[in-house]
Amino acid sequence: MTLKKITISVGIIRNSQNEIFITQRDASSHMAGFWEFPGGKVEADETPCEAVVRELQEETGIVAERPVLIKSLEHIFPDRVIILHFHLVEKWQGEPYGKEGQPMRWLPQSELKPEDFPPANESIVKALISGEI
Ligand SMILES: Nc1nc2c([nH]c(=O)n2[C@@H]2O[C@H](COP(=O)(O)OP(=O)(O)OP(=O)(O)O)[C@@H](O)[C@H]2O)c(=O)[nH]1
Ligand SMILES: [Mg+2]
Repeated sequence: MTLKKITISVGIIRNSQNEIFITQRDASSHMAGFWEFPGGKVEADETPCEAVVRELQEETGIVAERPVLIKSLEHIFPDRVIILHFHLVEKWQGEPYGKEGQPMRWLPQSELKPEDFPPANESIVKALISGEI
């Protein structure tokens, strides 16, 4: 069986107090109830950077300025393979909110918990907690 392969681009929105903006996945979605970095699927005609700018506008209302690609990884779920591109976003216009009605919060990066996120996020969340990023 060939697993479905999806490319995803997400934004780690960090403010000047080292807080990270996270949102909660909808009850009906893949990885329901987990917290995530806002983002989504890269369309065929987009670069990962263009995709994260579009997704952040759709999901959080901000216009991200110069997202920086900090890590890309592949994760195999039982039903799909995803390629995740993580971008650090430290400059933007507007104020992020749960534009699609999703629960949201700002959390100091040292207080993030790997178990609150999908398993593919473990290494990046640990790097944020330790201050490596
Ligand atoms: N947005 C986001 N998705 C993540 C993260 N970690 C992770 O494993 N994923 C997975 O990556 C995929 C992202 O899909 P998505 O539902 O956000 O895609 P999307 O915004 O384009 O949604 P749509 O196609 O339903 O409109 C899901 O399978 C999700 O479980 C993360 O930190 N943020
Ligand atoms: Mg999404």
